[in-house]
Amino acid sequence: MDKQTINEFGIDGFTLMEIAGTRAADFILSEIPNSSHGLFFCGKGNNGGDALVIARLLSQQDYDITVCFLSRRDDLSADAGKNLKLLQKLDVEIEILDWDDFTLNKTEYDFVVDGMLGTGLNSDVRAPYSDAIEWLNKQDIPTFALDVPTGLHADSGRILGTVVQADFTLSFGALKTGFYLNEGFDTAGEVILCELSFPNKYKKPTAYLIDEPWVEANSPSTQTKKHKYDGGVLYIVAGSEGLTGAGILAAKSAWSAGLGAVVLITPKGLLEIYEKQLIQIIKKPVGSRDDMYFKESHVESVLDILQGKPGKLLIGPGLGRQKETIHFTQKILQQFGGDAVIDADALFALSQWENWEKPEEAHWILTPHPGELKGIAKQEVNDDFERFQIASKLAQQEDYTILSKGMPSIVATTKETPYMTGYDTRIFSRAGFGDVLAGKTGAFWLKYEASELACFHALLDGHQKTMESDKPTGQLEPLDII
Ligand SMILES: NC(=O)C1=CN([C@@H]2O[C@H](COP(=O)(O)OP(=O)(O)OC[C@H]3O[C@@H](n4cnc5c(N)ncnc54)[C@H](O)[C@@H]3O)[C@@H](O)[C@H]2O)[C@@H](O)CC1
Ligand SMILES: Nc1ncnc2c1ncn2[C@@H]1O[C@H](COP(=O)(O)OP(=O)(O)O)[C@@H](O)[C@H]1O
Ligand SMILES: [K+]
Repeated sequence: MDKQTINEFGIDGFTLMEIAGTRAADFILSEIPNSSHGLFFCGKGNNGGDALVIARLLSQQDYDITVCFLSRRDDLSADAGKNLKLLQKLDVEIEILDWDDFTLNKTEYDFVVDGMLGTGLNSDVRAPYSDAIEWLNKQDIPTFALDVPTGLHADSGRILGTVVQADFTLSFGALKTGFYLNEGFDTAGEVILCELSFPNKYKKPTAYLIDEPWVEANSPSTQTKKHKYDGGVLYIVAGSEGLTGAGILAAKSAWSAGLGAVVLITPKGLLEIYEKQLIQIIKKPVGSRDDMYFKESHVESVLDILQGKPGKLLIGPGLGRQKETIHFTQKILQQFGGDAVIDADALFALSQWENWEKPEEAHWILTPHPGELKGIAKQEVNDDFERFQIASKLAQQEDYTILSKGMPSIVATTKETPYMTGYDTRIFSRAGFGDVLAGKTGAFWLKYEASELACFHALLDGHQKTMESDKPTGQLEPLDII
């Protein structure tokens, strides 16, 4: 975007730097009172240039300014060099130091601006930048990182050697995927977008954040039903002895999303448990009273039930990993040509199946956690950036939707640009939350029709309920967000 705006469109880099610095200065002015003393760490590239613009603007508003260079001052990028000259032309006193002098200087500062390295970072942070980061992270004063915290890789969220722990990251022109992947979430602090004048035609996002107002605005309105079956039925194939909780949570969760009819298909041996726990849910038993898990002999009866009313299938929560259940699941997935949410043990069954293929007419939403993604992708998933890339590639290649659970949770579709959550999802990483999410995904798929909208609504539903809850996050239970 930078390059195209500068070279093709014709707004030069110096102008963009002035805009970036002005927007960032406005934000800092709103956070830090006048007469405060700010320390500006500057690298030799354009990130340092941004910091010099801010130093100049704040110096005109009654702030004390100290600028500290981490590299030789005669080696700055062209635009940073120009901004150093402007700073020196002012009629206020600005302290300008190099790192070696700085270490001898014991002044106290009220805030720090990190203009050391931005998107130009391409290897582990070297000294003296790394020394400055170590010093900075020990200071208990507000830290404003420009564009990205120095040391954080803007795309992957990986830390290259060491990283600035920022209170605020003032991101220029666009948010970076690295703020939400891997260590990014815990290092960037509060992220503020400072818009630059990039024309929209140059914007080619690598991801979208799952944004509540956008999702609401882009969801069709859902009409009230005349009959319980009008909205379609969610058939749930779940549960086995010892794992009936998963079936219960998924069914309750789907029901509470407002569906007219949820049908839980179960091995007959478990029926009694569900009768006691699930009052509103229709139960359809298959097999005999001794059956505590699904077997190949249940395939025909289950397919018959699925042919009953128009609807969608959720398969997987708590099925268990018995050989017979795996074969049962594989057969169902092979023969059921409708829409299916595939979760938990059904994903395991898929991963145990050489060269499986989705029936062409079927639409699938897969909801793997990182371990399950590795199983279905048949490759290592070493971190969240790889997870992001693998989920995107797989969804496009195989023509299905993937809700890749984790921090962040990622929704990848056959479209080029995937979506991701921008909030802390770690509170959901306790047993049961996945079952709730799967139930909601199935229910919202019936309600909103588009698979990605189903995933967004399911994720946001849980997020909203945790935000509204009075319970401390550590004590939240799956039932609280049903
Ligand atoms: N070009 C543009 O349109 C704009 C760029 N902006 C700023 O420019 C930044 C990118 O500027 P640059 O491309 O000059 O890059 P940076 O300022 O991020 O840093 C590049 C310099 O750092 C050195 N470096 C790279 N890795 C290092 C490491 N591991 N240890 C020590 N030094 C290392 C490089 O040798 C290079 O000289 C953005 O992040 C943003 O802050 C803004 O001014 C807005 C406009
Ligand atoms: N509302 C939500 N927003 C984002 N991610 C969520 C949400 N609900 C659940 N998750 C994801 O689902 C994961 C739980 O699923 P999983 O590990 O399969 O657990 P389970 O044992 O319940 O099957 C969480 O760690 C989180 O990544
Ligand atoms: K920075």
